[in-house]
Amino acid sequence: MPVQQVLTDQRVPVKIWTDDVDDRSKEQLANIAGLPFVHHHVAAMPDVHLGIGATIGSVIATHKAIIPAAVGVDMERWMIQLPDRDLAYFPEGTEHFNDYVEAVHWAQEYAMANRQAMLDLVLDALARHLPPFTVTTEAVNCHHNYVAKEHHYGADVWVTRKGAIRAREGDLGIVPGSMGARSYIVRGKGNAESFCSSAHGAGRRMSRTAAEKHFTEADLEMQTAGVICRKDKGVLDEIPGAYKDIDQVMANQRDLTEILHTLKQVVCVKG
Ligand SMILES: Nc1nc2c(ncn2[C@@H]2O[C@H](COP(=O)(O)O)[C@@H](O)[C@H]2O)c(=O)[nH]1
Ligand SMILES: [Mn+2]
Repeated sequence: MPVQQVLTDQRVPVKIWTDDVDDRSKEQLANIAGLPFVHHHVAAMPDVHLGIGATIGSVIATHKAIIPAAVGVDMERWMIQLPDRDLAYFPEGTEHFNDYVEAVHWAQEYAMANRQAMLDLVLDALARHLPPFTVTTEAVNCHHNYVAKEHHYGADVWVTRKGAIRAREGDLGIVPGSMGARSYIVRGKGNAESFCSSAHGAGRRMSRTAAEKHFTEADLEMQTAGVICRKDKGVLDEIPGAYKDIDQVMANQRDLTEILHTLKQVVCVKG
């Protein structure tokens, strides 16, 4: 489905791929769209929900600046009044900008090495219990909180995907549902209006604290029936009912990704 709502009362528009977004998240998106260095528009994915400073499920392209969202540095230095101190940003060419970019890339490589190690362990475990199988070199690798230099709408810009994944034409991605719902392996369609992006999951409909108050262990038992997983109070904050409907999210982003595989988990491991 194409963009369902556009907020137009800021410097650049906010294009939203769902009609299911609360007022506080809209306010947060509008704050971002008002910043002087935001490029063209802000894209909000179908799993959009409130975050710290920047909204989860948002894609923000910026000229010569990056918003690390939770850095909270002292912006008076730049004589800029921010609508939210968690929108503090590093202007390109300043002391810590390059350090920040280098650190982000280091963290991404570290995360990649971790995923590779986990994948190797899982494959070893599967090989011990399943009939012989072959492993191909194809693996899905997708970060959902990161910044990268990309070209969009005629400019080289920094693109921050906060709870969003890259979905250029042909990019493979994973869009997980919850402990109880389905998950999807997708292929990007390279939709320019989304800055070639996609939702990173179902997205929360309620905060962790609200979920803990709202649901009981009996609800968890019921909502994860058929899945081997923890059913205790310690994982109530991730109960399926705390998330949006993943199938609706997938329907809302038909123009962003193509579904290659639909997965229904049988085991869910949470630390
Ligand atoms: N398949 C599963 N998906 C899950 C589970 N818990 C959460 N989720 C989904 O992932 C996204 C991203 O999670 P986040 O912790 O990075 O926000 C979230 O929006 C859910 O849709 C799970 O146990 N299994
Ligand atoms: Mn995460």
